[in-house]
Amino acid sequence: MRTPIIAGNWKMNMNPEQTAEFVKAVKDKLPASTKVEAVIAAPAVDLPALLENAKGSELKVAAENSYFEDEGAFTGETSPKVLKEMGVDYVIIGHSERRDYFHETDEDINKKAHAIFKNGLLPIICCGESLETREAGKAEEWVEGQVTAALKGLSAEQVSSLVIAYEPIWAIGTGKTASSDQAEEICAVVRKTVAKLYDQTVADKVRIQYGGSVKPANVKELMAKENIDGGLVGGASLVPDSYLQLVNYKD
Ligand SMILES: O=C[C@H](O)COP(=O)(O)O
Repeated sequence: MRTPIIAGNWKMNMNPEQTAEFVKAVKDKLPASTKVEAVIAAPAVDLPALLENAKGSELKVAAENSYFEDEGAFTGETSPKVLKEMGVDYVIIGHSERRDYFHETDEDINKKAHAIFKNGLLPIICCGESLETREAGKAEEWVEGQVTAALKGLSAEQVSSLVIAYEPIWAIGTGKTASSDQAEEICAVVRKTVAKLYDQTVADKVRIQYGGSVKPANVKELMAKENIDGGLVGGASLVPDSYLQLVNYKD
């Protein structure tokens, strides 16, 4: 019932020319979006090239971040209203890199989620624990806290349509993938948290991605887990061939 969603998160890589080349290489080889939703999240400077080249294809487009106001004196920020006008579908919020390097708080992330919905976009909300938190046996509690804070004040309908990405910080860009059992364990905690805050019907609808060194070699095993509905992929999404293997993991 839940359509799988594989999203590449390019982070601060790629320029508009590389973006255009990438999309040209993948656009005719993507799965139908009813089978697997294929998404690319690109830096704001690449979004026009991404949108232009993805036109008429199955590719969905995400921004890597947006602000919680639509307009005003917020130098350097990206308006969710303008992202919607441009044709963007999703916005990633709360990535651990934004939380760690740019000091984004749970409150900021919640405000961004509200602004994203207000503008008719969908958020991909990231959560995940550090190695220290995991080793202290507090991963579940940590993730439950992040999810609870991020969803504050959102309606059941809104939560049913969004995506939550569980990304253990210790597995990001390190080559260390959480085992499929470890990933499943916390993705199940995410779903249980949604059930506790809303109800089981909402929890059954929300799509949960795993992120952290996902690659063609491990995508099938991860996607076979009951509570994993997709992947948020960094490094392995930068090369067309590898991206295509990920989104076509069902073939
Ligand atoms: O958003 C993506 C994640 O941070 C994972 O990155 P990675 O696949 O390079 O480990």
